[in-house]
Formats: sequence, C-alpha cells, structure tokens
Amino acid sequence: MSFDFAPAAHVPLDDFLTTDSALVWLRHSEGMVGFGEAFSVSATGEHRFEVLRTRWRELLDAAAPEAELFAFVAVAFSSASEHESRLVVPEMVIRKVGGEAQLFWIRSEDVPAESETDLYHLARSRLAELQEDSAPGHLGFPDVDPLPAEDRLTVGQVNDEQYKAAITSGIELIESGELTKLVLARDAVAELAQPVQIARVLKELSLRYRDCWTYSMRGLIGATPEMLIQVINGTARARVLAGTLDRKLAPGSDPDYAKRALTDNEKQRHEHQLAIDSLTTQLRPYVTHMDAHAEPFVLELPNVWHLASDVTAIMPAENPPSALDLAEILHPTAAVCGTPTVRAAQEILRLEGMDRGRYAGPVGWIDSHGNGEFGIALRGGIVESEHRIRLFAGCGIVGASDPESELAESWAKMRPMKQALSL
Ligand SMILES: C=C(O[C@H]1C=CC=C(C(=O)O)[C@@H]1O)C(=O)O
Repeated sequence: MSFDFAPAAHVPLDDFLTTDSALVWLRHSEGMVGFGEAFSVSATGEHRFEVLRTRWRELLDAAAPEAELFAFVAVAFSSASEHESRLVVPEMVIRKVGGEAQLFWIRSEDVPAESETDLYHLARSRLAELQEDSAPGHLGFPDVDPLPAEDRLTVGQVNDEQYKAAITSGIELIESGELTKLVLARDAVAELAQPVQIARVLKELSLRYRDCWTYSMRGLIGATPEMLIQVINGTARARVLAGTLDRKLAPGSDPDYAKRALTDNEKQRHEHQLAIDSLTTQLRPYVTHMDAHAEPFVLELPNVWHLASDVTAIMPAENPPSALDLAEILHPTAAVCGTPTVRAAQEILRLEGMDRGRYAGPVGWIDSHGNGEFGIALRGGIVESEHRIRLFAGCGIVGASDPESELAESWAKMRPMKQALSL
C-alpha cells in the first residue's frame, strides 16, 4: 500500500538516511530509500541476471495486481565473479520525485487496521522502528574484526607496480590490434579505527556529489556519475562517460582548460566515442527512436571532469524491455570493459588479478511496471567488515595511454570515497 508522505516532501531525502542498512538511490536529494527486507534473492554466474529476473517475476505474479513493488538490485561485473548479485525488496520505501514524496509499505497480513488513518499511523510507527535498525546483520559481517589502531589506506590485491604493468600489457594488446580499448581497475583497502558509518558516508557523498547517483545496496556503496540505463514510462536515458581529467592538475586561471584538454583532445575523444558506440549499438535494436548528442559535453564533478554524452530513446509501445532487461543487454559497456567487449572481458580477468565483485556492475532499482534506474557501480567500494572497506577505480586504456597518468587518475577517482571516509 502507499501513502502521500508529507514528512519527506519538504526536506532532503538524505535526512532519512538514519540507518546503515538502508537501501539507497539518491540524486539531488530525491530518489528512494528502502528499509527492512520483505524478499531477497542472490545469484552468481552466467545466468545471474536471469535468476534475479525470474524470481522477481514470480514475486510480481504472486502479488496482488494493484501492489506497487520496488526492488533494489546490484549485479556482479563478471559471470566469473564469486561475489553474489542481489535483488532486495524492502519492506518500506520512501520515494521522492519532483518534490512529492510517497511511502510504500508491504504490510504483513497480521497487522490489524480499521481505517486509512489507522493504517497510516501503523506505517509511521513501523517506519520509525525500521529507521532505528542499526543491524549491519544484513551485510553478513563476520563476528571477529580485528581493530586497526588508526585509520589507514593500504594497497589492495593490486599494487601500483602491478597496476602499471597490467596497463602496459593492455597498451601492447591495443598496439598489436587485438583490442581497441581496455578498462583496467585496481583496488585499495581502507581500515578504520571506528566502524564504517555507512549512512554518514552516503550523506557526505550525496551532498558533495550532487550530480551523481548515490547508492547503497547491502555493502556496496558509492556515488556514480554514470547512468547505464534509466527507463521511466516508455523513455530510456543513459549518460555515457569516458575521458577524464583530474581537477587538481588544472591551472587555476584558465576557464577553457577542461574543454581544451577533453573536448579538443584526440585520445579522450577516441576513448569516449568507443563508449558511446558500445551503448548505442546495443540499445538500438530495442528502441523505436534514439537521440545522442553529436558533441559530448564536459561534466564537472568536484574531483574530476569527464567527457559525457546523454542518450535518450523511445521504447516500443508493445512488449518493451524492462529496465532490468536493458541493464543485462547493455552491461558491460566500453566505459568499464573495452572494445571488442568479449575479448576485453577476457583480458580483464587475465590482467587485472582481482575479482571486481559488484564494482562496475549495474546498481539501482526496478518497479513492478518495468521502470527502473541502473547506474554503473563506480566511485565506491564494498564494505567487507565493520572496519574495512575496499575501494575500486579503473581507467580506460587506449593506444596513447600512459601507465603513470592512469595510476594517478585511478587515485583521483577514489578521492570522493577517501574524503567521505575522512582519509
Ligand atoms: C572505470 C571507471 O570510470 C569509467 C567511467 C568514466 C571515465 C572513465 C575513464 O575516463 O577512464 C572510465 O571509463 C571508474 O571510475 O572506476
């Protein structure tokens, strides 16, 4: 059931981030926050999307026809990943769009209520209970977590030298003509003396990175600037990024620096074009009309500038694919994998030396009408235990790439999380 929810209409939705276990999708202080867990399914391997989709359909088929259900979804980057892809239906969702807020509740049959007003009060008190829930139990942390004496950031599975060596091998593959583009990632581990305060980190990200989509899905947290696909009432939208410039490197007084260094730079344009082509080629067969900007624009974030392009498409009126269908079709784009896709994915497994888990996979939400939004899980990390979070960042490699600069760029991409964790 759903109610108009005035308490969220006049305040930022961020104010409802009271518990670390909340499921989150926020941008410009609107979006969705979910509490509790009515249903959950996980999957690994090649059929992970299909397993999530099938269980979601079964759930919808079993639900009352008028039920409005939402699920939060995060899918592992690779079919070879040992990490689980998850779909979680929260018991309650606060959704805010265009200044209007609603509260959705999957009420268990045994909650008695006499009137609408009664129900609303019951919903409010249930929400208050769920908002108090401090249980990181949902995240399945191990019981024992040795405390670091002070906060530290250490190398992950891939150290700087290994990362640069992988990039050099990537460049060789591109020069030999086997690949056109390859995205290689690395990790770093933050160990904190105090428990990771997920809700606080999310608030910081959402406040500072307002143009990004702040997400939290059972331990996977971050704020991504890249929209893989959004489907709302028959219109699909994507924001494709590729081509990055660290703002720290910019000369202070030159207003045209970002434009010159990105828009007028051949390497960056080439890298960007490959990402656009991979998205539009995959999307075209599923839509009736598609518009992509002829010229990319410069997206300004507090840490970096990106070359960006927005794509809008109209879905067919009959049997349109759902947001989850499209996420599967489009993943992985050349912004996180490479060109050609299959070969690049193989080289990522061979050269990267780590399991990306849900980093760089689709993360977002879906509803019972096929609508949904999936960002690419970038600029974030995975909370691995109460005191430890693994950060990830990757860089698109083309023939003209330089390993040292790409390493520096990967640090720039981790800066939002480092700041939010006060590291
Ligand atoms: C792979 C990441 O970024 C991608 C998205 C935007 C720009 C990118 C780049 O310029 O390399 C990457 O393709 C990451 O942030 O971990």
